[in-house]
Amino acid sequence: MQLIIDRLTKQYLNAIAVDRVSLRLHKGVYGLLGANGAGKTTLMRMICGILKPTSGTVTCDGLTVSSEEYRAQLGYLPQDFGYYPDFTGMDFLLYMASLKGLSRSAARRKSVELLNTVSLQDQAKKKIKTYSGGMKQRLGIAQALLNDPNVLILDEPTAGLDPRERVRFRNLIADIGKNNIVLLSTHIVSDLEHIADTILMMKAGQLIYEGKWDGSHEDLEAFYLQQTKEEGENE
Ligand SMILES: Nc1ncnc2c1ncn2[C@@H]1O[C@H](COP(=O)(O)OP(=O)(O)OP(=O)(O)O)[C@@H](O)[C@H]1O
Repeated sequence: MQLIIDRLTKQYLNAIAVDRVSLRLHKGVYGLLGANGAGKTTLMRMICGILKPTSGTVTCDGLTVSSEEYRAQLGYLPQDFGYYPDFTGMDFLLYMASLKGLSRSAARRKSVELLNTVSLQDQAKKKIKTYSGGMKQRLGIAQALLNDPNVLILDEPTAGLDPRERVRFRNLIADIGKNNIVLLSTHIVSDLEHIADTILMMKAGQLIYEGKWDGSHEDLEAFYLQQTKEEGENE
């Protein structure tokens, strides 16, 4: 499996949000780091086919981002996910499953399975408006997994998770990353330590670093600061 991003660019009237980003992603967990406004969300939305690039292409095993087949193998957790406060967690997953085209029986089976995966089984019948930030985030991750995606895109998935949830999240992502492509963004460097095996860094729309990260040789925070400094002025 290979996701190829080729000179992907998004130009707005007054700003270039993503500037000729090229990447080849294989199975594994990729952590996308960058300050607010670096272009992470714009890049992810183009990878998901929600936002049309100004130029450049995204393909997965030859499938273009606009094809049904590509969408069918994609899971996405947007940054500001619109939950329905009066839905229960279970109803929400069943609803999202129906939007993704799962049959009723498959939707029920998968929703129960995923509520367990994200440890929300005991809150499945409670309304989302009673959920904590971390619980909502876990529900968002569950909905992204409904169609067993080969490509999972998570925009700031660790926001709102407490330390215990963070460990659970890390284990879940590591597991999914064994056989799939997982790309997750954050502006909090420490959120990526022990999660991502490859680190990507963006600054002002450009990809300024791509490399394996085993966590052993250096402090990621210090490395990130050094990279962003070397590539331009301080933030
Ligand atoms: N619709 C838009 N019109 C004009 N400029 C935009 C638009 N969307 C994003 N931008 C600009 O593009 C740049 C990249 O934004 P983007 O949201 O992708 O950054 P980000 O790294 O995801 O930041 P954050 O962590 O705050 O979400 C920013 O300068 C932003 O102001």
